[in-house]
Amino acid sequence: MKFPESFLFGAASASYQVEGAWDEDGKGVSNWDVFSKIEGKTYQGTNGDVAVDHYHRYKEDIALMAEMGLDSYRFSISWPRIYPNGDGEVNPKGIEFYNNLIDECIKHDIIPFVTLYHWDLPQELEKNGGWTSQRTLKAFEQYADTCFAAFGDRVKHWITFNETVVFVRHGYIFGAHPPGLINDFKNYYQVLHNVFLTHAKVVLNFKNSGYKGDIGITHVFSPAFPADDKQSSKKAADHANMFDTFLYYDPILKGTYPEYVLTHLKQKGYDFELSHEDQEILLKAAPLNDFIGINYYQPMRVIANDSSAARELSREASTGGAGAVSYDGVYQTVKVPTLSYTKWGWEISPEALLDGLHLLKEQYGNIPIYITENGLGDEDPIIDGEIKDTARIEYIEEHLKFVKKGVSEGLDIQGYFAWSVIDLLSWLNGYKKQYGFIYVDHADHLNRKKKDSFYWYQNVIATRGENI
Ligand SMILES: C[C@@]1(C(=O)O)OC[C@H]2O[C@@H](O)[C@H](O)[C@@H](O)[C@H]2O1
Repeated sequence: MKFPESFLFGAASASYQVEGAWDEDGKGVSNWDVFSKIEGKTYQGTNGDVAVDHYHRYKEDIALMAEMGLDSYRFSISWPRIYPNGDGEVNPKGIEFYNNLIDECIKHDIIPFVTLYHWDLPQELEKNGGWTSQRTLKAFEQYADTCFAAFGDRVKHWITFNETVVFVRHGYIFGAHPPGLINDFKNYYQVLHNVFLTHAKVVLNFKNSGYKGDIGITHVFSPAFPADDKQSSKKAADHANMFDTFLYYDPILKGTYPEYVLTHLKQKGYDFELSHEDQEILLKAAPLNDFIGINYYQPMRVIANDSSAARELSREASTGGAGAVSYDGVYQTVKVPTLSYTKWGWEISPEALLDGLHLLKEQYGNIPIYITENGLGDEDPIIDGEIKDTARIEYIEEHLKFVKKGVSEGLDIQGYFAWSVIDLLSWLNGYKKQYGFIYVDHADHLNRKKKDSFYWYQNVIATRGENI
């Protein structure tokens, strides 16, 4: 069986991680331009000043994507390229760059799939309260509408926010992302609501303005399962699903927050302002989402955190490996000896993706889904000058098998975007953690080289996954 003709085989990137040109052509300073230069915040002090120079080499990169046969390229727009100060004057050179990038995709029959926010906030807004500030929320609505108006004639797929849980939890609880706050639980939950409310307003504007195309949001998807058959572990998994999945998906797809969460927050004094007007906006926007984007890397295997151990707060501890205490201290993830893991301690479990997708269907109905990220972070072996990333081929093949099974079981999965199209900067892991089909030689002028997985994915696309 082949994947449906309409199914999109894609691959993804993000502006700060690929573009470089951090201060060129009128681009404003982003929060990551500043944060990445704070001592100790990133691995070996790596940053996106140059990244892999996609800003200057996008034509070469898109030609390689076309050679691979990609149906679609998911990339993000750097907000400070469009609005150097977050709001105020538009930077025409920023509009020009993304017009050129989009036109290059169209020239090669590659569908542009655009993320508006993949974590690079204009520093002017970050230093004035970031996502806690009404100025930022209003500025994002303006920025989104500017992008719809400028690019909406060619871009028909829009993602508002990438992985809200990552930029908010790392920014306000772990201190591993800007603004680098630690255990600011009150603002953590308020900012979550601010982002979801802003998403809802942008969806309503998109639809009411008559822009063509579809719009959604991309969330992390890490379904939690009890690590053993103890009742306490089952309870811990239910709690994890409430605070790591339903807290994110409910306000988007139902327009309401899980009562279990609201009750907990009230007890803790972390309840956020949720006006009647806000509630109305969430409810109105919910049915207008055209899809949900899902970034799946691993499930969580959890037990109760009865040792009341505190979470280790460090960059390495924030890179997502199993075996950590949860941000709220209620549960902890465990590594199960019989399961397999990546070099960064991420469980490799394609079957849990499918199990989790059925969980979502039970909660939200058969919603249109794009797998907007899935991939293997690895240190790829180079043998006789060739990048032999066999492990990545196996990883993606196994996950595509379960995506295909899901499609055959009637799940409305409309596409799969591998993370990442090209080796790029990992926020906290520098360049050592590779995800791409295309290798970038940092020892040789960032020259590109096709990996084994490039040719493998090329064949998968050409045969519409018939042999998966
Ligand atoms: C933490 C990490 C990683 O570096 O492995 O997870 C996988 C992938 O998720 C994406 O949303 C991030 O933009 C990208 O940088 C990657 O980030």
